[in-house]
Amino acid sequence: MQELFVIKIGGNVIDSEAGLQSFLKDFAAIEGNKILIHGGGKIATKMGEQLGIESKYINGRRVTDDATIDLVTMVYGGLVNKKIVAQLQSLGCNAIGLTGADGNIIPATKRPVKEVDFGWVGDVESSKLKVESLKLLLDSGLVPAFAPLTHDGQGHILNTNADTVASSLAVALSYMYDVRLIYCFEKKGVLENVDDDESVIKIINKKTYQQLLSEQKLFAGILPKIDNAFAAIDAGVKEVLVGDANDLIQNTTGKTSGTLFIN
Ligand SMILES: Nc1ncnc2c1ncn2[C@@H]1O[C@H](COP(=O)(O)OP(=O)(O)O)[C@@H](O)[C@H]1O
Ligand SMILES: CC(=O)N[C@@H](CCC(=O)OP(=O)(O)O)C(=O)O
Repeated sequence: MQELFVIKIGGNVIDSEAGLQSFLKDFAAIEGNKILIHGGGKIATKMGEQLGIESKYINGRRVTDDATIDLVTMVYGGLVNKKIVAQLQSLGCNAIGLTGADGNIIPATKRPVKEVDFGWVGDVESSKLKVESLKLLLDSGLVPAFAPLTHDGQGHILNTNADTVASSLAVALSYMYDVRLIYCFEKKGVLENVDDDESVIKIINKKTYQQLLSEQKLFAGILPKIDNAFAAIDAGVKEVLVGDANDLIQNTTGKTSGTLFIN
């Protein structure tokens, strides 16, 4: 099978113009099949403040009411996605910007209301992804760049965590490719001590994960990232790595510097 890189870039890096540009330069230089998934949570929160739309997160997921789904559709599907595509084009990378509604690639279900009503948040069912069209794009030399938006098949856009979009695409594509999933963010990897960039945990399995949880060394956004990473490795993705956006080149060329997931 051919190799495919599925690479996710997080909102903290996107928020910095220089950080994003440097990451995209490295991403553009990767040879072979590749797909980018971007977040943008921080930018949506800032734009929301300007428009008087308050951001509320529960368990790492944005509560997405009517005003918020319009906000994130504009910010993720418009501003962030199209800026990234234009920058990749300027770097000679023939990117094509997509949401999960385009080509019906990522159908999802509106999260059922239990204790919390998350509003227009979509849960992806990995078995329903339609990734054959991605192969056609990749075979013709295009580089898909996904915004973290999905759809419900009834005319509604849904807001889906970008880490989940990345792992869902990686899993669905692993039937056609040897997929290497890399989560890029602003830290060196999963850290033993979040304030010490030298404390990277080189390899993590479920046992060490449980231990880190019991020692309360993990909190906030790293938790859904780790859950998504395990979901991907359990479902047949060949390699899953969490690492620094600045280390993308070395993480794609074998000298990995981040945290590798094993099951
Ligand atoms: N042990 C840990 N190692 C690394 N990051 C951690 C850890 N515990 C908590 N975090 C937090 O998780 C955040 C990453 O999650 P998130 O903000 O969702 O990333 P992204 O930018 O990819 O969306 C880091 O910025 C950090 O504050
Ligand atoms: C449902 C949900 O929480 N969606 C996320 C999608 C963006 C995202 O995941 O961006 P980062 O990768 O930058 O965090 C949100 O709106 O924040």
